[in-house]
Formats: sequence, structure tokens, C-alpha cells
Amino acid sequence: MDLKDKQLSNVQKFIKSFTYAVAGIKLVVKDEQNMRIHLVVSVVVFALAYILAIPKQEIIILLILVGIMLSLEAMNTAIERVVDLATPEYHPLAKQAKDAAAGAVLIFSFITIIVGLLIFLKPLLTIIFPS
Ligand SMILES: Nc1ncnc2c1ncn2[C@@H]1O[C@H](COP(=O)(O)OP(=O)(O)OP(=O)(O)O)[C@@H](O)[C@H]1O
Repeated sequence: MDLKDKQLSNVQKFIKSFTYAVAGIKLVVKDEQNMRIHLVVSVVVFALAYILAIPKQEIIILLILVGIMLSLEAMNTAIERVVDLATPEYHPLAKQAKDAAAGAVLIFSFITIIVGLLIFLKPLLTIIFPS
């Protein structure tokens, strides 16, 4: 195998991994209502940011938060699936694993809401109550 073939197979490997990851995203969006809710909220947040002309630095913060939020939701789904695979019947450890994963999503949701309020509250109030 020459260098070109080796590079090609690395590219093919990368494309394969990318395809699997996209399939994972499709699955989470299709199967998980929470993920769809997060996606809709994200679209609304960025539309609002555009309408209110939120500064670029704050848009970047929102992008990071939304990215982490959606990734956490996908990771939560992965944990749920693995737990179901390992323990189809009731088990206290299965409950702890699922509850902890859901807790991780909830913690980050609270943080995102607080940051969202800090970013949006003032511009929204200025529009609602112009002085
Ligand atoms: N095998 C199990 N053993 C013990 N408790 C479980 C088990 N499976 C689920 N639970 C409990 O039920 C809760 C809900 O679990 P479930 O798998 O339905 O997740 P969910 O949060 O409803 O996710 P989904 O987004 O898929 O609806 C878990 O957080 C956990 O407390």
C-alpha cells in the first residue's frame, strides 16, 4: 500500500465515522422529544438574538452553550440506551445512572437559562418599555 492509498483509507475511515455520527444525531432527533424541544428553543434563541442585534461575543457564548446542551442531550440518550442494554429489568444502579445523566442535562439547562436571561433581559425590556 503506497502513501496515497494509506491517505485515502484514512479519509474513508473519517467519512465512515462522520456518517455514523450523523446517523447518531438523526436517531436522537427522531427518538427524543427533549432533543426536538432543545432544537426548537435554539432556533428561537438565535432568531431573537438576530432581531435584537445581540453583539457577536454574546452570540458566540450562546453558540457554545447550545452546542454543549445538544451534545449533553445526545450523551444522555447514549447513557439511557447503554443502561437499557445492560439492565432491561429494574435495578437501583440503572436508576442512579439514568437519573444522574438526566441531572447533568438539567444542571446545564439551568445555567443556560441564567446566561440567556443575562444576555436577553435588558434588550427585551428596552424593546417592551422604550424610554
Ligand atoms: N432499568 C431501570 N431500573 C431502575 N430505574 C429505571 C430503569 N429505567 C428507567 N428507570 C427510571 O425511570 C426514569 C425514566 O427512564 P427512561 O428510560 O424512560 O428515561 P426518560 O428520562 O423517560 O427518557 P426518554 O427521553 O427516553 O423518555 C429514569 O430516570 C429512572 O429513574
